[in-house]
Amino acid sequence: MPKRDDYLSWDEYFMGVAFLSGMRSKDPSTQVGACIIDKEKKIIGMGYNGFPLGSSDDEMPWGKTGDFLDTKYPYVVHAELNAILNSIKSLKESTIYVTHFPCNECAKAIVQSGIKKVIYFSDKHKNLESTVASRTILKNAGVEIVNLKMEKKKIVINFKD
Ligand SMILES: Nc1ccn([C@H]2C[C@H](O)[C@@H](COP(=O)(O)O)O2)c(=O)n1
Ligand SMILES: [Zn+2]
Repeated sequence: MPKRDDYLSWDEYFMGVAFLSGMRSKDPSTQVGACIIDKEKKIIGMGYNGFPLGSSDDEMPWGKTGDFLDTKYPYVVHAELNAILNSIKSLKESTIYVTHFPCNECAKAIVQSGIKKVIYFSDKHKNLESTVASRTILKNAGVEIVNLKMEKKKIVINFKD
């Protein structure tokens, strides 16, 4: 019998893991996930956007407008930073799969941690100045940037059978 031919490619697999991780996010507007792999294609870090330890998902604000201190922005830890902080070994020469293009703050952490390749899916925030700065930071450090185009339109997980 021949092998299956509809199995996930490595890119689909790791981006799928990043999306699955993002599904843990409590952010009602934007769920971001990240998955870091080493050169041997082993997962060494995962994360999603959420409040820091000790800050309650139910008590802290998830809003986007109004007084800065009453929005999520000063408090939320981005998916990429969480994946870096959750990593189980050195990130030198590693690759990060991320559902959304990293912001400038995450770009700094990506560069400083030794990640050499960023594979992203969505450029939702591409017009933000922080995204423009992020591209500069990553390019200056020689980090490869790839916009992943998924051939599969969806990945289905069926818990029924
Ligand atoms: N690369 C990114 C970009 C954004 N985030 C997080 C930060 C917020 O929780 C949310 C963005 O909120 P929006 O302004 O779209 O309502 O996504 C991230 O973790 N990583
Ligand atoms: Zn960020």
